[in-house]
Amino acid sequence: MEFFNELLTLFCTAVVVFGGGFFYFACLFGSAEQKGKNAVQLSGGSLAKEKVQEGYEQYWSFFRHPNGNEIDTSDKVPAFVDTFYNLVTDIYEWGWGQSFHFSPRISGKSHRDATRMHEEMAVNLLDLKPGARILDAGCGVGGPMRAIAAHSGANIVGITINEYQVKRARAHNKKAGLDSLCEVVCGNFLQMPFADNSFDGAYSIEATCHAPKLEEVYREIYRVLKPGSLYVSYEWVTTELYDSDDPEHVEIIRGIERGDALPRLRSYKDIAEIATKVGFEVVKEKDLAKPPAEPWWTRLKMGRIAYWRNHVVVTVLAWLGIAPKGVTDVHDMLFVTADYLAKGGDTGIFTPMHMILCRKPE
Ligand SMILES: C=C(CC[C@@H](C)[C@H]1CC[C@H]2C3=CC[C@H]4[C@H](C)[C@@H](O)CC[C@]4(C)[C@H]3CC[C@]12C)C(C)C
Ligand SMILES: C[S@@+](CC[C@H](N)C(=O)[O-])C[C@H]1O[C@@H](n2cnc3c(N)ncnc32)[C@H](O)[C@@H]1O
Repeated sequence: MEFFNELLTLFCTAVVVFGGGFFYFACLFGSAEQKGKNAVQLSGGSLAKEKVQEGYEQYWSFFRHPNGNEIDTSDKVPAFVDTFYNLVTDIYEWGWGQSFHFSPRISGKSHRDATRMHEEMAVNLLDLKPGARILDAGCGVGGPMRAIAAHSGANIVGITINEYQVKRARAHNKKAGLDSLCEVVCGNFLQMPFADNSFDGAYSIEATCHAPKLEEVYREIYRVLKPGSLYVSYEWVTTELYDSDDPEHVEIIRGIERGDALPRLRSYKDIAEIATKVGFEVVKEKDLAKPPAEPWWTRLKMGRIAYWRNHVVVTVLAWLGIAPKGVTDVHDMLFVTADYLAKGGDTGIFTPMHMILCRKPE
């Protein structure tokens, strides 16, 4: 009898400890105020709960091409990117924050501060005046937009292909009290619903890598900019260390493309050439990941234990029917992608922050 009582006490303690721990990680861990989401709120973006698994399979079907990663026609890319962001937006917000990009680590600063400084650097290059009208091409849920509007007092108009991100960005803008400075439009940055010569400046942060042809998005940005104004972009590219004859390099780059909805990663050499081709003057070009900058991929590597914990949380929530079924597959895909990205950083063959600053001539 005594043994039975002890067993029962042990069982109840285990339930309380594990259940309480799980509740903490699923519902409370990480301030939702800062990050935007808790695990129990994970959804499939604009996809209905029961369509998430199908959306995930559809995402992979884009890669089923005889040449591996190549998507057969570039007009399929915006739909493929939209599906991807329906699947990942909540997981990104939950596990990373409201800014969907990397930044070099800064000793003594939090990830949040380093992110903000990386965003402010872009806008300092544009030399913005309060009241200027600025385009954010590929704005995500608006983390950079809010930081830049608060820092400069400029009016930011963001565009994203994903309807769910528009909803999230508008809600965050309102909550931050920045909705009078920040506007969000759902649309394709390859064909923007904006008049010619209507912006005083533009930026894109880790977004134009999704364009099947970079000249198409650069040409559109060039069209909407006023003559004399500046455009800055942080591009995802392969570096001078990438060797296309090295199977390990190729595997890393293909892994990054597969897990990040990229039609094909470009070489750093292509960026200035394409900007010039559409009419821009190249003012400055620099890989912001190069030393003395500290590694941008440290957070990904250090986060591994947290990603295992997230994997358990997501699996249990999907099993309980709280999170949509396909969310576990999406999370597993991101888990693998994090490794490829870290390898891209370690080998130095890839950078997500090849910065180019261009001017539309007077
Ligand atoms: C610019 C793009 C996105 C860059 C990054 C914001 C994201 C790239 C890989 C993402 C992640 C990988 C691992 C996830 C982890 C398994 C999960 O538990 C929590 C979220 C991750 C850390 C997630 C967060 C965002 C990324 C770092 C691309 C798409 C052009
Ligand atoms: C990695 S996120 C970066 C978001 C934001 N710049 C940030 O740093 O938080 C890429 C963004 O580009 C957008 N995007 C990709 N292709 C697009 C297209 N064809 N038209 C409009 N937006 C697009 C995605 O919807 C997403 O918002």
